[in-house]
Amino acid sequence: MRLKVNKALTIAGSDSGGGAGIQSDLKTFQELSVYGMSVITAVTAQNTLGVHGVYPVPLEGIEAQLDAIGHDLQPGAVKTGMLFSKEIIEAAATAVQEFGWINVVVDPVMVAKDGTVLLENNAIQAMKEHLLPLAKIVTPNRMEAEVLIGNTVTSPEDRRQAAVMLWEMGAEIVVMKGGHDENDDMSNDLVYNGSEFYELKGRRVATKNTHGTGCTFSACVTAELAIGKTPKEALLTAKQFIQAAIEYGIEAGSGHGPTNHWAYRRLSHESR
Ligand SMILES: Nc1ncnc2c1ncn2[C@@H]1O[C@H](COP(=O)(O)OP(=O)(O)OP(=O)(O)O)[C@@H](O)[C@H]1O
Ligand SMILES: Cc1ncc(COP(=O)(O)O)c(N)n1
Repeated sequence: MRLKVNKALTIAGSDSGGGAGIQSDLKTFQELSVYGMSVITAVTAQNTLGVHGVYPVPLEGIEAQLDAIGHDLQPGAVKTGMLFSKEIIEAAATAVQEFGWINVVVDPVMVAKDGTVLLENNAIQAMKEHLLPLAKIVTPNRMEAEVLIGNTVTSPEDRRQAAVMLWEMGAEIVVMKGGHDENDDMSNDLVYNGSEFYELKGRRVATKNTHGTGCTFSACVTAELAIGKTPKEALLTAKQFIQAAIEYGIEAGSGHGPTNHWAYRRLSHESR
Protein backbone atom coordinates (compact mmCIF):
# COMPACT_ATOMS: atom_id res chain seq x y z
CA MET A 1 0.00 0.00 0.00
CA ARG A 2 1.32 3.44 -0.90
CA LEU A 3 0.54 6.30 1.46
CA LYS A 4 -0.11 9.76 0.14
CA VAL A 5 2.15 12.09 2.11
CA ASN A 6 2.24 15.76 2.92
CA LYS A 7 5.51 17.28 1.77
CA ALA A 8 7.46 20.30 3.00
CA LEU A 9 10.62 21.94 1.72
CA THR A 10 13.29 23.84 3.63
CA ILE A 11 15.66 26.20 1.83
CA ALA A 12 18.36 26.83 4.44
CA GLY A 13 21.91 26.28 5.62
CA SER A 14 23.33 23.06 7.00
CA ASP A 15 24.31 23.05 10.71
CA SER A 16 26.85 20.27 11.24
CA GLY A 17 25.98 20.36 14.96
CA GLY A 18 22.43 19.27 14.16
CA GLY A 19 20.49 21.81 16.23
CA ALA A 20 19.53 24.50 13.73
CA GLY A 21 19.19 24.96 9.96
CA ILE A 22 18.42 22.09 7.60
CA GLN A 23 18.94 19.50 10.33
CA SER A 24 16.44 21.03 12.77
CA ASP A 25 13.95 21.53 9.98
CA LEU A 26 14.05 17.96 8.68
CA LYS A 27 13.88 16.54 12.21
CA THR A 28 10.84 18.70 12.93
CA PHE A 29 9.09 17.73 9.69
CA GLN A 30 9.67 14.07 10.49
CA GLU A 31 8.26 14.44 14.02
CA LEU A 32 5.04 15.75 12.47
CA SER A 33 4.84 12.96 9.86
CA VAL A 34 5.60 15.35 7.01
CA TYR A 35 7.96 14.26 4.24
CA GLY A 36 10.92 16.64 4.33
CA MET A 37 12.95 17.95 1.39
CA SER A 38 15.85 20.37 1.39
CA VAL A 39 17.73 22.89 -0.69
CA ILE A 40 21.08 23.55 1.00
CA THR A 41 22.24 27.14 0.55
CA ALA A 42 25.43 26.95 2.60
CA VAL A 43 27.36 24.47 4.67
CA THR A 44 28.35 25.68 8.12
CA ALA A 45 30.97 24.06 10.33
CA GLN A 46 29.14 24.51 13.58
CA ASN A 47 28.78 23.04 17.06
CA THR A 48 27.23 24.19 20.32
CA LEU A 49 30.21 26.50 20.90
CA GLY A 50 29.68 28.50 17.73
CA VAL A 51 30.09 28.75 13.97
CA HIS A 52 33.62 27.83 12.84
CA GLY A 53 33.16 28.29 9.10
CA VAL A 54 30.58 29.26 6.47
CA TYR A 55 30.81 27.78 2.96
CA PRO A 56 28.09 28.98 0.59
CA VAL A 57 27.01 26.50 -2.09
CA PRO A 58 27.69 27.90 -5.60
CA LEU A 59 24.56 29.54 -7.03
CA GLU A 60 24.39 27.00 -9.83
CA GLY A 61 24.14 24.20 -7.26
CA ILE A 62 21.33 25.96 -5.42
CA GLU A 63 19.37 26.61 -8.61
CA ALA A 64 19.84 22.96 -9.61
CA GLN A 65 18.40 21.79 -6.26
CA LEU A 66 15.42 24.17 -6.59
CA ASP A 67 14.78 22.98 -10.15
CA ALA A 68 15.07 19.32 -9.21
CA ILE A 69 12.36 19.73 -6.60
CA GLY A 70 10.23 22.05 -8.70
CA HIS A 71 10.09 19.67 -11.65
CA ASP A 72 9.04 16.65 -9.64
CA LEU A 73 8.04 17.07 -6.00
CA GLN A 74 5.40 19.68 -5.25
CA PRO A 75 5.76 20.81 -1.60
CA GLY A 76 2.61 21.75 0.30
CA ALA A 77 4.62 24.37 2.19
CA VAL A 78 8.10 25.88 1.99
CA LYS A 79 10.30 27.56 4.56
CA THR A 80 13.38 29.67 4.14
CA GLY A 81 16.14 29.96 6.75
CA MET A 82 19.76 30.99 6.19
CA LEU A 83 19.91 32.39 2.65
CA PHE A 84 23.28 34.13 2.99
CA SER A 85 23.33 36.37 -0.11
CA LYS A 86 21.22 38.59 -2.35
CA GLU A 87 21.69 36.13 -5.24
CA ILE A 88 20.43 33.20 -3.19
CA ILE A 89 17.38 35.19 -2.05
CA GLU A 90 16.61 36.03 -5.67
CA ALA A 91 16.99 32.38 -6.73
CA ALA A 92 14.63 31.23 -3.95
CA ALA A 93 12.05 33.90 -4.81
CA THR A 94 12.24 33.01 -8.51
CA ALA A 95 11.64 29.32 -7.77
CA VAL A 96 8.66 30.09 -5.51
CA GLN A 97 7.07 32.06 -8.35
CA GLU A 98 8.07 29.77 -11.21
CA PHE A 99 6.81 26.61 -9.53
CA GLY A 100 3.81 28.24 -7.83
CA TRP A 101 4.90 27.15 -4.35
CA ILE A 102 2.42 28.12 -1.64
CA ASN A 103 2.47 28.49 2.14
CA VAL A 104 5.86 30.17 2.20
CA VAL A 105 7.25 30.71 5.70
CA VAL A 106 10.17 33.16 5.84
CA ASP A 107 12.44 32.93 8.89
CA PRO A 108 14.69 35.92 8.18
CA VAL A 109 17.86 34.41 9.69
CA MET A 110 20.64 37.02 9.87
CA VAL A 111 23.23 36.15 12.53
CA ALA A 112 24.01 33.11 14.66
CA LYS A 113 24.00 33.35 18.46
CA ASP A 114 27.78 33.88 18.46
CA GLY A 115 27.44 36.82 16.05
CA THR A 116 28.55 35.03 12.87
CA VAL A 117 26.92 36.62 9.82
CA LEU A 118 24.47 34.25 8.12
CA LEU A 119 23.04 36.92 5.79
CA GLU A 120 25.20 39.50 4.08
CA ASN A 121 24.34 43.14 4.76
CA ASN A 122 23.62 43.93 1.14
CA ALA A 123 20.99 41.16 1.06
CA ILE A 124 18.53 42.86 3.42
CA GLN A 125 17.00 44.95 0.66
CA ALA A 126 16.53 41.85 -1.53
CA MET A 127 14.76 40.11 1.32
CA LYS A 128 12.34 43.01 1.66
CA GLU A 129 11.82 43.39 -2.07
CA HIS A 130 11.72 39.80 -3.29
CA LEU A 131 10.87 37.50 -0.41
CA LEU A 132 8.58 39.26 2.06
CA PRO A 133 5.88 39.87 -0.58
CA LEU A 134 5.76 36.09 -1.18
CA ALA A 135 5.52 35.19 2.51
CA LYS A 136 2.41 33.69 4.04
CA ILE A 137 4.15 34.03 7.40
CA VAL A 138 7.34 35.85 8.42
CA THR A 139 8.91 35.05 11.81
CA PRO A 140 11.53 37.64 12.84
CA ASN A 141 13.14 37.76 16.27
CA ARG A 142 13.57 41.21 17.76
CA MET A 143 16.92 42.02 16.12
CA GLU A 144 15.77 40.79 12.71
CA ALA A 145 12.63 42.94 12.92
CA GLU A 146 14.78 45.96 13.82
CA VAL A 147 17.03 45.45 10.80
CA LEU A 148 14.08 44.95 8.44
CA ILE A 149 12.19 48.06 9.57
CA GLY A 150 15.31 50.16 10.25
CA ASN A 151 14.28 51.10 13.79
CA THR A 152 14.63 49.86 17.36
CA VAL A 153 11.90 47.70 18.86
CA THR A 154 11.72 47.99 22.64
CA SER A 155 8.25 48.74 23.98
CA PRO A 156 5.09 46.66 23.34
CA GLU A 157 3.85 49.53 21.16
CA ASP A 158 7.10 49.39 19.08
CA ARG A 159 6.47 45.70 18.63
CA ARG A 160 2.95 46.21 17.33
CA GLN A 161 4.16 48.97 15.02
CA ALA A 162 6.97 46.80 13.68
CA ALA A 163 4.48 44.01 12.98
CA VAL A 164 2.29 46.40 11.01
CA MET A 165 5.31 47.69 9.04
CA LEU A 166 6.39 44.15 8.13
CA TRP A 167 2.82 43.34 7.10
CA GLU A 168 2.88 46.43 4.87
CA MET A 169 6.05 45.06 3.25
CA GLY A 170 3.90 42.21 1.96
CA ALA A 171 3.94 39.32 4.44
CA GLU A 172 0.38 38.07 5.07
CA ILE A 173 1.05 37.21 8.71
CA VAL A 174 3.82 38.55 10.94
CA VAL A 175 5.06 36.74 14.05
CA MET A 176 7.26 38.88 16.27
CA LYS A 177 9.06 36.25 18.36
CA GLY A 178 9.70 37.01 22.00
CA GLY A 179 12.69 34.81 22.79
CA HIS A 180 14.94 37.85 23.25
CA ASP A 181 12.53 39.90 25.37
CA GLU A 182 13.52 41.01 28.83
CA ASN A 183 10.79 39.07 30.59
CA ASP A 184 11.84 36.43 33.11
CA ASP A 185 8.48 34.69 33.27
CA MET A 186 7.11 34.51 29.76
CA SER A 187 8.36 34.20 26.19
CA ASN A 188 5.34 35.42 24.24
CA ASP A 189 5.18 35.92 20.49
CA LEU A 190 2.97 38.60 18.92
CA VAL A 191 1.02 37.77 15.75
CA TYR A 192 -0.51 40.27 13.33
CA ASN A 193 -2.56 39.17 10.34
CA GLY A 194 -3.66 42.51 8.91
CA SER A 195 -6.82 42.70 10.97
CA GLU A 196 -6.06 41.44 14.46
CA PHE A 197 -3.22 40.99 16.93
CA TYR A 198 -2.99 37.90 19.11
CA GLU A 199 -0.33 36.34 21.31
CA LEU A 200 1.25 32.91 21.42
CA LYS A 201 1.96 32.55 25.09
CA GLY A 202 4.73 30.43 26.60
CA ARG A 203 6.51 30.12 29.93
CA ARG A 204 10.14 31.22 29.73
CA VAL A 205 12.50 28.35 30.51
CA ALA A 206 15.78 29.26 32.22
CA THR A 207 18.24 27.37 30.00
CA LYS A 208 21.21 28.03 27.76
CA ASN A 209 20.08 25.29 25.38
CA THR A 210 18.15 27.38 22.88
CA HIS A 211 20.21 26.82 19.76
CA GLY A 212 17.89 26.57 16.78
CA THR A 213 14.66 27.58 18.55
CA GLY A 214 13.67 29.91 15.72
CA CYS A 215 14.44 27.31 13.02
CA THR A 216 12.47 24.64 14.86
CA PHE A 217 9.48 26.92 15.46
CA SER A 218 9.24 28.00 11.81
CA ALA A 219 9.77 24.41 10.61
CA CYS A 220 6.84 23.29 12.73
CA VAL A 221 4.65 26.06 11.31
CA THR A 222 5.66 24.94 7.81
CA ALA A 223 4.90 21.27 8.48
CA GLU A 224 1.48 22.12 9.87
CA LEU A 225 0.65 24.29 6.83
CA ALA A 226 1.76 21.39 4.60
CA ILE A 227 -0.71 19.16 6.44
CA GLY A 228 -3.47 21.67 5.66
CA LYS A 229 -3.86 23.42 9.01
CA THR A 230 -4.86 27.09 9.09
CA PRO A 231 -2.08 29.59 9.91
CA LYS A 232 -3.52 30.12 13.40
CA GLU A 233 -3.68 26.38 14.10
CA ALA A 234 -0.16 25.96 12.72
CA LEU A 235 1.20 28.74 14.94
CA LEU A 236 -0.48 27.39 18.08
CA THR A 237 0.94 23.91 17.47
CA ALA A 238 4.39 25.35 16.74
CA LYS A 239 4.32 27.21 20.04
CA GLN A 240 3.51 23.97 21.90
CA PHE A 241 6.19 22.13 19.93
CA ILE A 242 8.94 24.61 20.75
CA GLN A 243 7.82 24.92 24.37
CA ALA A 244 8.15 21.15 24.83
CA ALA A 245 11.46 21.08 22.93
CA ILE A 246 12.96 23.70 25.27
CA GLU A 247 11.32 22.55 28.50
CA TYR A 248 12.27 18.86 28.10
CA GLY A 249 15.76 19.80 26.89
CA ILE A 250 18.63 17.47 26.16
CA GLU A 251 22.30 17.85 27.03
CA ALA A 252 24.47 17.79 23.91
CA GLY A 253 27.74 19.69 23.69
CA SER A 254 29.19 22.12 26.19
CA GLY A 255 27.92 25.42 24.76
CA HIS A 256 24.45 26.52 23.67
CA GLY A 257 22.89 23.12 23.12
CA PRO A 258 20.05 22.15 20.78
CA THR A 259 16.42 21.62 21.74
CA ASN A 260 14.64 18.28 22.06
CA HIS A 261 12.89 17.69 18.76
CA TRP A 262 11.06 14.59 19.92
CA ALA A 263 9.61 16.00 23.17
CA TYR A 264 6.33 17.19 21.61
CA ARG A 265 5.58 13.78 20.05
CA ARG A 266 6.47 11.96 23.28
CA LEU A 267 4.19 14.24 25.29
CA SER A 268 1.33 13.87 22.77
CA HIS A 269 1.54 10.07 23.01
CA GLU A 270 1.73 10.10 26.80
CA SER A 271 -1.43 12.19 27.10
CA ARG A 272 -3.50 9.74 25.02
N1 LIG B 1 13.99 30.47 27.06
C1 LIG B 1 12.85 30.27 26.39
N2 LIG B 1 11.78 29.73 27.00
C2 LIG B 1 10.62 29.51 26.35
N3 LIG B 1 10.44 29.83 25.06
C3 LIG B 1 11.46 30.39 24.38
C4 LIG B 1 12.73 30.64 25.00
N4 LIG B 1 13.57 31.18 24.07
C5 LIG B 1 12.87 31.26 22.93
N5 LIG B 1 11.60 30.80 23.10
C6 LIG B 1 10.57 30.69 22.07
O1 LIG B 1 11.16 30.01 20.97
C7 LIG B 1 10.67 30.53 19.73
C8 LIG B 1 11.85 31.09 18.92
O2 LIG B 1 12.11 32.39 19.40
P1 LIG B 1 13.46 33.17 19.38
O3 LIG B 1 13.12 34.60 19.64
O4 LIG B 1 14.43 32.49 20.28
O5 LIG B 1 13.92 32.97 17.90
P2 LIG B 1 15.31 33.11 17.22
O6 LIG B 1 16.15 34.12 17.94
O7 LIG B 1 15.08 33.32 15.79
O8 LIG B 1 15.91 31.67 17.44
P3 LIG B 1 17.30 31.07 16.92
O9 LIG B 1 18.02 32.15 16.20
O10 LIG B 1 17.95 30.62 18.20
O11 LIG B 1 16.98 29.90 16.07
C9 LIG B 1 9.62 31.58 20.13
O12 LIG B 1 8.35 30.97 20.19
C10 LIG B 1 10.09 32.02 21.50
O13 LIG B 1 9.06 32.60 22.27
C1 LIG C 1 22.60 26.96 9.40
C2 LIG C 1 22.04 27.82 10.48
N1 LIG C 1 20.83 28.37 10.33
C3 LIG C 1 20.31 29.13 11.31
C4 LIG C 1 20.98 29.38 12.48
C5 LIG C 1 20.40 30.27 13.56
O1 LIG C 1 20.27 29.63 14.78
P1 LIG C 1 20.91 30.24 16.14
O2 LIG C 1 20.52 31.68 16.22
O3 LIG C 1 20.28 29.42 17.22
O4 LIG C 1 22.40 30.07 16.06
C6 LIG C 1 22.26 28.78 12.60
N2 LIG C 1 23.00 28.97 13.70
N3 LIG C 1 22.76 28.01 11.60
